[in-house]
Amino acid sequence: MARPIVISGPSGTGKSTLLKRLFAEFPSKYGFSVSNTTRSPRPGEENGVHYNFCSADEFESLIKENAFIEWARFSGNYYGTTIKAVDDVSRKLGKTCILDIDMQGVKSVKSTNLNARFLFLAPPSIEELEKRLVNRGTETEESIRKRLDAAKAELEYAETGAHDKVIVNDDLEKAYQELRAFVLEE
Ligand SMILES: Nc1ncnc2c1ncn2[C@@H]1O[C@H](COP(=O)(O)OP(=O)(O)OP(=O)(O)O)[C@@H](O)[C@H]1O
Repeated sequence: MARPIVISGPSGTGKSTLLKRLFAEFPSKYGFSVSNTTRSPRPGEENGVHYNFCSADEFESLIKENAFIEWARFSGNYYGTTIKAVDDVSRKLGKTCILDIDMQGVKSVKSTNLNARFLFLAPPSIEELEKRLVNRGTETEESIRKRLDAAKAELEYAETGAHDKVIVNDDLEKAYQELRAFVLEE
């Protein structure tokens, strides 16, 4: 069975950019897990495809059962990734599940029996990371400051050797080739 791959790294390092390219190159080999949410489906959203839609009671029971790798509450709704959803990607779809999560999520996956492989994507420097977040144009000043604080904690955690591989995303092409080699290793 394909081992899940966990990719983490500071916000703005380039995880989505690199994963988008990986999914485009290998459309049937890799998949994302389906998250649970208590928000209502939007038109066109299918249960089990876009999200696993559930009630707040169901979600809270899952929290109590430690079913989640990570969960959060945004504007009154719960969102989370269950261990089962990750397992389903390999068991039901026969794909390698890729998780893009933060440090807390990494620690949580480590405490499960998912037997994942861990990849850390690092920015060339904090200054360059700040530039990328500013240029992306998606964050307020306050949000950028929070992300840079979190980045420092992520980088310290990576220094403890918690990951199987660390890639510095300086030159995008070089970083992609390294990521590609890591994910294809299995
Ligand atoms: N090697 C690179 N050199 C320069 N810019 C890059 C590089 N890789 C990505 N970027 C740019 O940096 C910005 C952040 O990238 P991206 O959104 O992929 O980060 P992310 O790690 O997925 O962030 P988040 O965790 O917030 O989703 C984007 O504008 C992207 O185009």
